[in-house]
Parts: sequence; structure tokens; C-alpha cells
Amino acid sequence: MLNSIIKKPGKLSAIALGSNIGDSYKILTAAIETLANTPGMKLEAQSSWYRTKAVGPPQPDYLNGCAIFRVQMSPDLLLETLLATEAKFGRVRQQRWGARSLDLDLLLYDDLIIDTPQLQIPHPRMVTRAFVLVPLVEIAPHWVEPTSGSMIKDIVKQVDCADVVLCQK
Ligand SMILES: Nc1ncnc2c1ncn2[C@@H]1O[C@H](COP(=O)(O)OP(=O)(O)OP(=O)(O)O)[C@@H](O)[C@H]1O
Ligand SMILES: Nc1nc2c(c(=O)[nH]1)N=C(CO)CN2
Repeated sequence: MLNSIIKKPGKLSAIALGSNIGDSYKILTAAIETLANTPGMKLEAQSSWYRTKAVGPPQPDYLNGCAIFRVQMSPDLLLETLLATEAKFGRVRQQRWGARSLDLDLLLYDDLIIDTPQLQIPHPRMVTRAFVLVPLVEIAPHWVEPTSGSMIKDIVKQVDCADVVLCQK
């Protein structure tokens, strides 16, 4: 009873994960574990994994998913943590939207809107990306994307999800 009244500390943040180089399943599951073991981050929910056609230059299909963390760190520090985790898993920045071993995008942070050169929240391309919205709607259908005021379950209806296929493990 008391537990449900006391507000849990921290803010909820949604993270998108993707990989199309190496053993993507292994990389993505290890990345989630790394983030979940980071001080100030607690894993609250994790989507299924989806095989998706690459958006951008020609490259192999991706494995994509999303996770929700309760975070006790600023958005800037969370971005730093994500970039450091990408580097730990061998991410090399070459071509824009090119193939990568691990991509971690900060999609949503509570109901914040941030628009600086280093960090935009909500992630500006999330609302057009089926490879983000399909996993995200599984775990956060009622989360309101604050720039549009629409729920994820309604935004996903506006994109073509044909190239996003649920993976059976
Ligand atoms: N919400 C965000 N999540 C992740 N990175 C962001 C965000 N907003 C701004 N950035 C900045 O974008 C930079 C480039 O990110 P990255 O190389 O992963 O882009 P990308 O994955 O190729 O393309 P896209 O941004 O379209 O997903 C990062 O170094 C970071 O500073
Ligand atoms: N299917 C798919 N395509 C992409 C992805 C991704 O994660 N999945 N990430 C990109 C850059 O963030 C560019 N294109």
C-alpha cells in the first residue's frame, strides 16, 4: 500500500537498440545487461527483437528493439553513457546511417523536450521509424511523445511496418 503511494525515484527513459554487424543478438543482449548494471539505471521493460530492413545506404538487415530504464542521471549523462556503451561494443562512426555493431538512441526522457546541437529529445526521427515504433509500442503504448502530444500506439499506426518482423528465438 505504502509502496504504491511513495513515488519511485528517477525518471523513465526509452532507449532504442540496433545492430547489423557481428553477432547482433549477442551484442544487443550484452548491451542491455551493461546498461542495466550501470549505476543510476534500472531496467524496467524490454521489447522483443525484430529483424528489420535497413533504412539508409545499402547494408545488411538490422536486429532492433527498445528498452525502458528508470534513470537517476541527467539526459546529458545518459547520452554520454549510451555513447560509451556503443564504443565498448566496437561502434565505429563512418558513414551517416551506415552499418554498425551497436546503435543506442535516446528516444524519450520523461516528458522532456530538449533541442541542443548535442542532444535532441524526443529523438527527432523516431516518429517516422517503424524499426523504433514497433518494438516501442510493445512496452510503452501510452507514453505521449511530447512534441506531437500523441501516444506511441497512435503514432505507430501512421508508419508502414511491413519490413519489421518479429524474431523467434
Ligand atoms: N536523442 C539522441 N540519441 C542519440 N544521439 C543523439 C540524440 N540527439 C542527438 N544525438 C547526437 O547524434 C550524434 C550522432 O549519433 P549517431 O551516429 O548514432 O547517428 P545515427 O544513429 O547514424 O543517425 P540517427 O541519429 O538518425 O539515428 C551523437 O553523437 C549524439 O551527440
Ligand atoms: N532498420 C534499421 N535501419 C537503420 C537503423 C536501425 O537501427 N534499423 N539505424 C540507423 C541509424 O540510426 C539507420 N538505419
